[in-house]
Order: sequence, then C-alpha cells, then structure tokens
Amino acid sequence: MSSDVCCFAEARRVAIFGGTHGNEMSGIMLVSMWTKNDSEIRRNRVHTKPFMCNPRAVEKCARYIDTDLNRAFTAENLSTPGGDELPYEVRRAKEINQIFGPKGSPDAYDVIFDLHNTTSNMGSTFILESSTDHFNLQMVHYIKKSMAPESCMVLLNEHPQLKYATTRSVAKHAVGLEVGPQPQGVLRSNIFESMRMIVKHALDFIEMFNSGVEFPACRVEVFRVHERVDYPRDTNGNIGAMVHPHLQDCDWEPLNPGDPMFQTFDGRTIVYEGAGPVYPTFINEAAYYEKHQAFVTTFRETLAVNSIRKNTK
Ligand SMILES: CC(=O)N[C@@H](CC(=O)O)C(=O)O
Ligand SMILES: [Zn+2]
Repeated sequence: MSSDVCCFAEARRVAIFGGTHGNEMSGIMLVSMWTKNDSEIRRNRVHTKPFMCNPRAVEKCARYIDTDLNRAFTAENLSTPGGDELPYEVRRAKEINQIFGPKGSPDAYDVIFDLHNTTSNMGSTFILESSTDHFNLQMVHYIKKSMAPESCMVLLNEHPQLKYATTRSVAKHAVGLEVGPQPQGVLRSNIFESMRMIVKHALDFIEMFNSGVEFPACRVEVFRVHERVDYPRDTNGNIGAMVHPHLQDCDWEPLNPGDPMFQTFDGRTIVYEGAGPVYPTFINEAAYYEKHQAFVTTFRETLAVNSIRKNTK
C-alpha cells in the first residue's frame, strides 16, 4: 500500500517533434501545420514548440540522410567537438541538444513528444524509456482514460542492450508516440487524426497538472521490451522467409511456443520456439529490415503509479 506522492516542477516548456524520420508523414504534417498556426496546441500554462527534427530527410522523404537521428543522441556524439565532417544527423543531434537540452541538465525541456509512424499494425502506442517516471505514467493513464473505448498501448523500453539514444531523450520527460499502420511516405487520415487527438489530450493533461490538479495513484499496463527477433537470413544476409500470415498484423496478441512465425518462399512454416508466451510488436516494420528485426517480443506487466502533483514552492 504505497501512498507516495511525487512532486514535479510545472511542465512549462514542451516540444512536439515531427520528422525525426523524414518519411513518417503524420508527425511531419502535424508539425508543419502547427508551425503555421499553433492555436490548437496553445494552452494558458504551457509553452508548446512544434519542431521539425530532420528537415533534409523530410525534403527527400527518406528515413535519414547519413545515419538514424533517433539513435544519434549518445553522450559520445553530443560531446564530440567536430563540425562539417560529421554525419548530417550527428550535427543535427548536437543542434537539437543545444536548443532543447542539454540532455540530463536542469535547462532541458520538460517534455518532448516525438511523433512517429510505423508500417506495423500497432495502433496508437506510447514508447516510454523509464518505469519510474511517474509524471509520464500518469499522463499516459489520463490519455488512455480520455480515449476509451479507443485504445492506446504502452511499449516500455528499458532494455540495457535494446535501448537506444532517441531524439526525445534530451527532455526531462521523453515520450515517443508511434501510430500505425501507415506506409512510409503516405498520409492516412485515420492515423493522422489519432495522433492529433492524443497530442491534444496530452497537452490538456499538462495544463491541468500545471494548474495544480493532483492525480491519484493508479495502475498502467505496459509491454516491456524483451527480445529482438530477426528474419531467417542466408550467409549473404538476405532474408530467407517472410512474416507468417498468422502473425502478420497481430501486434500485441500472444505468441505461444509452436505458433507460426515465418513462412519461407517455398511455403514452409517456421514456428516460435521460446519458453512461454510473449507479446510481439513492431511486426514487419519496414524501417527495421536494415536493423535486422522482424519484430520485438515483450512481456505484459502492470505498473503501480504514484500520485503526482506540482511543487508548491
Ligand atoms: C518505426 C520507427 O521509426 N520507430 C521508432 C521507435 C521509437 O521512436 O523509439 C524508431 O525505431 O526510432
Ligand atoms: Zn520513426
């Protein structure tokens, strides 16, 4: 029985990032729209800045120019002096860290929402990087309640090897928002509107928090990143099978030992051989072929979330 109350400073400085990947169109359109007219994202007690993270990749409608921006925010990259000889995204990471960070410092932005699209059938998903950030977990709880009966999942990536240095990680509270399915370079109105509505609820939550509302303890269901599963490959690295039709589009549904996982080009089935059920997601994400990932497995768990309110002094 924990009745801890977590106190946080008001979240005054909030950024909405789009175009971290230049071919994920919903966030790109929302950010360019809100840059021209911010009436929809304005709140009395929050200063919200829309920002296009990788404008050169957006122009080319490519994920990135030289290297994946959403892997570039390592301590090493952010501290190297270097200039023009660096990959474009490393230079851009340093700029973004100057504007919205520095990462890990008191000067960093309070909250960054980073808007992504996936080709997988994940629906609307928050990607969180910490199970102890009670501010983020309360925000997610509020948004899930506000959206019901529509659902929104939470992917928790705290995995020591599978965690990566994201653009949003410069903020005190990093929030990834992944909405799919949407092909790369394509806008789908339903996906665009889901993303837009989630951002609206998120800003409403921050406004309420800043105005002094206390949010009581609650529980949030999350899916914790467990393992990356690659496609079967030959010695040249070419894939030897496709995601099996029984697994395709079944993000968040249990995958049990013995269940079909891949289908070879000559029609053989490759089954899952893990020890027990897992929940796969990011199934057949286009951007992950190069990362050698057909899907990621997760375990479902429920987190106890402390009540939160703002610091009174
Ligand atoms: C499809 C895609 O780009 N997904 C994001 C997930 C995230 O933002 O953590 C990425 O791999 O960077
Ligand atoms: Zn992305």
